[in-house]
Amino acid sequence: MELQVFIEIDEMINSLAQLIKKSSQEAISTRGQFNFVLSGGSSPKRLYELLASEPFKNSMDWPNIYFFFGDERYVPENDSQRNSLMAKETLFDRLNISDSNIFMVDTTYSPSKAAQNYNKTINLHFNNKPVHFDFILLGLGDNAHTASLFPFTSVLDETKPTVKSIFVDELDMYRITMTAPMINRARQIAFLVFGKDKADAVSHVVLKTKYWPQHYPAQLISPRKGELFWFLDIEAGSLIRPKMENKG
Ligand SMILES: O=C(O)[C@H](O)[C@@H](O)[C@H](O)[C@H](O)COP(=O)(O)O
Repeated sequence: MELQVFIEIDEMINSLAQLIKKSSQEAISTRGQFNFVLSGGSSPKRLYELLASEPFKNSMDWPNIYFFFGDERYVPENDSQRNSLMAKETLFDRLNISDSNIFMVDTTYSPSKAAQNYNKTINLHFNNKPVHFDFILLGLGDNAHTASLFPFTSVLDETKPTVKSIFVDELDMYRITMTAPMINRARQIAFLVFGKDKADAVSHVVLKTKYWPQHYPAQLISPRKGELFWFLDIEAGSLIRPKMENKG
């Protein structure tokens, strides 16, 4: 696990964008494509805007980069809550990404059918071979959820690498989410977390002083063979820095 705490959020975002660029170059040169899973929520907005501007806009091999979503809200495609709409406005439209490079969740079906279909779409993209995304970007909720793996929900018990629908009581809505086993097959996973409201969740997930994934679902994120990165600002990292420094 590589954990970095940044004083300036812009420096953190730029560092993460550089990592994504480097990872995309390696993936494309060795496997011909970069399969990139985007996070939802508000945290990644500035990262997407940076990737869609110089120096990244004209220095990345966008036609060989394929975009997926780690989770999606079960709302219509043009709903302002959609993770795909935020990515469209801040990234895809600005880079003229082809629709054939973007894999969105089709929520015109029932929640369970939408999840099944998305899983089929992913497996088809990987020619029905084991799914190994190159890079998965994740956020973290202040209750330590990630993607739509929310505390005390049945999706946390899923042992298969797949996509599931889940009704989230606290949000009174369905979500479609990749399971932890699917996320953990990725070559690289990066959490992007900032703000003091996340500090407690970060400490529970990073330090795991009390391993209780039902309560702190992001504790389930542990790449099988890949690398795990944490990009934190000084506020989100405030409860772990002293302990990490003591660990040396
Ligand atoms: O669909 C979503 O909302 C996300 O996938 C979710 O897991 C998000 O990353 C966290 O809730 C953090 O959200 P913020 O970045 O808005 O704090």
